[in-house]
Amino acid sequence: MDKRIRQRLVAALKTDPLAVVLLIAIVGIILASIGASWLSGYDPVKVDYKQALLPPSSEHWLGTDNYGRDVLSRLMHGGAASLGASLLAVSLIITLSLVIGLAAGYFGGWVDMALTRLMDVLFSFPQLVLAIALASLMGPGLTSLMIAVAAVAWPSFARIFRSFVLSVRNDGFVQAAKTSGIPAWKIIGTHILGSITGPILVLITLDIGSIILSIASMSFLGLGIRPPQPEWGAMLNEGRAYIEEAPWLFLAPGLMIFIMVLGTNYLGDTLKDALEPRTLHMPRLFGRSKRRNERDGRGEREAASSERKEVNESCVLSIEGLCVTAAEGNRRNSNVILEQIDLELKPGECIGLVGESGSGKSTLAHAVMGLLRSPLEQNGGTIRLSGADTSRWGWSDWRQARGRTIAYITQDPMDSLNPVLKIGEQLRECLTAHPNRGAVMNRTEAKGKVIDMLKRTGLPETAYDQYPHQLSGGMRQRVVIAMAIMNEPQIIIADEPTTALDVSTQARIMDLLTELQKERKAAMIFITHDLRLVANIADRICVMKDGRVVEQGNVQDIFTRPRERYTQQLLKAIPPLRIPASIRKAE
Ligand SMILES: Nc1ncnc2c1ncn2[C@@H]1O[C@H](COP(=O)(O)OP(=O)(O)OP(=O)(O)O)[C@@H](O)[C@H]1O
Repeated sequence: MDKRIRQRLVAALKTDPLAVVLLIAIVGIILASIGASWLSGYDPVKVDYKQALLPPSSEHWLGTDNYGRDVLSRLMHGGAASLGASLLAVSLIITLSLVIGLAAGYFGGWVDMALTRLMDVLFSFPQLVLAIALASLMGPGLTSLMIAVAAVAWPSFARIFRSFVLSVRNDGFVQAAKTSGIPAWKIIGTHILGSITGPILVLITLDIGSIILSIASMSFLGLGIRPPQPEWGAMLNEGRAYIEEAPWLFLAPGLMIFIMVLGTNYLGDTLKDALEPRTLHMPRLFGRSKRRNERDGRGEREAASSERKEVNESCVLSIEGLCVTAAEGNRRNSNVILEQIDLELKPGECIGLVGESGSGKSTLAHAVMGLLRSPLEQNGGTIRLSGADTSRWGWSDWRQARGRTIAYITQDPMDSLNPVLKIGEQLRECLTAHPNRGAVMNRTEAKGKVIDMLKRTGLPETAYDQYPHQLSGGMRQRVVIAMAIMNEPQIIIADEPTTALDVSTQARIMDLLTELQKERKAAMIFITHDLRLVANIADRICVMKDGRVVEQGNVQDIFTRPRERYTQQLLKAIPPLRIPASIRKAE
């Protein structure tokens, strides 16, 4: 298991005593079931009528049943049968559903259609009734019980696995593996399975409880293990007749089933949170304890808004001494990603942020957007947006600022566009996300504004009703630009917005960006590797290397009198437009 996930799990367990209690209880029950033969001290099937229906005592901790058999011993041996059968049934279900779900999701076409139709047919029967019918056909016994439960439970798992595969099968890494000629079974087994292991694990943990319950229910109905062998569901059924004079017969197996089902569900939830921590969706409030943030978030938001008016009105963005680290294991052992960054951006100004790959340009953009995610965290310095210190901001402050105060244009437009929503809907959503500008509009007005914006960004009106995949790369990037400027933000961060485009589209997009930026007087941080591009668009240039700003100044100074050796090297690396001699001769 990944070290960070393990750490999150341990951290979650430390703050959740119920999870610890349930974990201990489950481990205890499993160990007692495995070691039943050595630990129980009584034969679970040996009849002794003289000892019948004895209440719990020091000799028989959980009393005896109507045949004089020790209930604790039967419970432990029954646990081995119940849990063993559940585990085997789960293994069978997972294997079957993985094979079918992966095949349907990966191959698509008729394979997908045939398999999903089969699942639909099985879904059309009530699961328990179908399992009972199958188990009755096969005759009583744990094996037939397991097969029956697995036979009806696999479609719901297969359907989920299929959707996991669909969500990654067109991702770049899968396409890259395909184009490298890697066989399908290997792509499925390593690339696809590897990327969905986490959700599969969570699903198994969450559902093992319902499988235990199904096995117990069917045993309760007499379809499971043959008497006198013990099993929790069967014991529950046997105890039913003595519910008044010997309630322990009923309570003991009932409690075991309850603990196992509750425990696996609860721990499944804990695992889910460790794999997909909620903090992923929350901005990190730097330098403050979570409790304190919750306690006085509101007051500070008010203070922040009043402060917004006081601090450095001339800059829409000011960064002072920003440090970002990537924590590895513990806080002492962390990588410095950004170190002592100072940067100021005035209204309407455009800064070109350049530097080699890995110098920290995108990390700086993410920090400014409040989008740093674990393991990256801000470890010092301040970021002020329109004068307000963002380290004090809560979730709703960020939500209001993003899109309205500051907008982000990504390198790959498909990262920003939802493939299943039409362009018009996505643009309208941006508009209505900020109530005082959009929500008061009715649908027709909003549509009119979106269409205006489409035209403004050089897109045809028809794009309103199209999906992202129906547009070209350049058109999609225009949509992303339209989304970014929809609410007239004060700052636009464009992170290599033209890298994926051909030269002529690149030029058109650059013209559009410059025009819109000037027209709306928005400030811009333009991130790129292309120094020629910044020469045309930027007022100032900021050169980054190894997480530090090594030089910044106005475009003319940087291009004509670069101070730092690194900047000089960058400028020397700009390839001149040389026409090869052979072509010149031909002319
Ligand atoms: N989630 C992360 N965990 C650990 N290190 C990270 C993480 N994200 C980025 N880094 C590290 O931070 C450094 C800066 O990365 P960043 O993506 O900001 O560079 P960049 O200048 O934008 O590069 P490029 O121009 O190639 O996009 C790199 O060394 C990278 O390995």
